[in-house]
Amino acid sequence: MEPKKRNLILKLYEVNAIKFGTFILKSGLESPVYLDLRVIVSYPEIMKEVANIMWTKAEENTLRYDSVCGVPYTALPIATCISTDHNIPMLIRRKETKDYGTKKMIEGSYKEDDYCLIIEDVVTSGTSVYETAQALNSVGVKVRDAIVLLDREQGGADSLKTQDIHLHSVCTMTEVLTVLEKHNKIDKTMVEKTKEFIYSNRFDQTVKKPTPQANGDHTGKKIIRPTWAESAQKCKLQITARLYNIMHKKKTNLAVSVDVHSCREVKKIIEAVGLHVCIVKTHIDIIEDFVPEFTKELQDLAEKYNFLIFEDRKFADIGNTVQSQYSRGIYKISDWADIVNVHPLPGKGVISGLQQVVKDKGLKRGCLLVAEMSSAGNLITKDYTQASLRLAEADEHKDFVMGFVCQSRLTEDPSMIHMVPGVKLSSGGDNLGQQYTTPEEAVIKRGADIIIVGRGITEADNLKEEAERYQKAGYEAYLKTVS
Ligand SMILES: O=c1ccn([C@@H]2O[C@H](COP(=O)(O)O)[C@@H](O)[C@H]2O)c(=O)[nH]1
Repeated sequence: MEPKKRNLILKLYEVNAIKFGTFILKSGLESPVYLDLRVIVSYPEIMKEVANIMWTKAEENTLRYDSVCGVPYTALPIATCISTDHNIPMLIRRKETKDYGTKKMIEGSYKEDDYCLIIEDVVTSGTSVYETAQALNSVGVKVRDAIVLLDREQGGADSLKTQDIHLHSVCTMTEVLTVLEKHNKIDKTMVEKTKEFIYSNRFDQTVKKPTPQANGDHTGKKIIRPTWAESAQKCKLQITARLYNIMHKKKTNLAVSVDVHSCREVKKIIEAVGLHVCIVKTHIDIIEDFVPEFTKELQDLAEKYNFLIFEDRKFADIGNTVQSQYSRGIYKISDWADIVNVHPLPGKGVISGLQQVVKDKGLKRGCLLVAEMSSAGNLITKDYTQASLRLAEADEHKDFVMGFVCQSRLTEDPSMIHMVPGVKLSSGGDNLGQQYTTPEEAVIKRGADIIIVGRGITEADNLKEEAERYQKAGYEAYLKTVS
């Protein structure tokens, strides 16, 4: 190994940018290694060396680009050094759009079809690099290459390759371990433990692609999904197959959210939109004149119009408590709701608790995990979303978990339905942080199987006509994803 690289690894270790021990990652996983390249801002000499070695990597590979862009935030100063040292224009990606002024995702000057080189400090799954590439692509700037200081070898490079982004890494985790062991900074046991952790926590293909797009990714490559009829055959859960069959039969991927406050209003909406939806989503606890008999009326309407009932209860407590919340009290949700959802925050107990109720009562029910939210400033991180995906895919939950409430596609497994809320024909938001996307964008860009529409329909003058408009928009978008 080149002395420059070896010395840099040792220096990063000395300043605690690479640490060994027991660390709880954001995802909840316990890791023997922790990389925190943020500290290098306090060591200008190391910062310079990092920028230089990354720049050399780009030179060696004769990469061609018009600008550089650091993945926010740790790689921003590295990109700045490269930009000023070598006189290369820089672009900045905003992680959150401003709600005033120009609302630009990318700051700086660029021309359509410019090429930008992405600079990143550490790559794990490749998600951050990909998201930066997407933001650049959205303003017409192309991305072919990314330079990373340290590849954790957990699948990021392969994942990015599937998106036609070539990852050039200065060093790998294996090289880091070799150097540190050779210089007696860590012992063989730690090397083995770290390798084992890295190996057993590789992101598979589905996790690696953070937001594959339904009918075309950022390179224009088309992803074709199975039709609803095909998915009904392929999926594992009976409730999921039932849903796909309803969607296929009624030609709709529309779920209506009946967020109104009286039984009469709920029924009025359902009578108007029932033919056009595959799901009616309730918040049963906001109905002021609720009586237990109302749930029977809901079920009768579900049968009359052939839709499933989704109670958006978002259980989020320990297993023992959610069992009671699901099956007891005045609502007795398990008796009438085909689908419920949970915040996976408490861990697998929240799912197992509900699943136990379903098993004991011999019911055919489905559960969605809230893996992402539509509200501005929500605290869900990418790691949380990926941990939710892993929970959903766990063997022990395969008889109950049917997918996600989310904002992007998490897997191509047809057994996992993606329901996207925050959908309106005119995008924008409300004054309490709700953020809307259009049906077309939800299905095509975000990979929604189901679009969830609330006020877009319930506040319309003509409920039926509006539901028809959403049904048509959702269905036409779906057709583009299957051909
Ligand atoms: O991230 C989330 C999760 C759930 N919702 C629910 O969807 C509807 C949206 O209503 P709109 O009137 O279309 O805004 C509502 O019941 C939310 O509780 C969500 O919006 N975002």
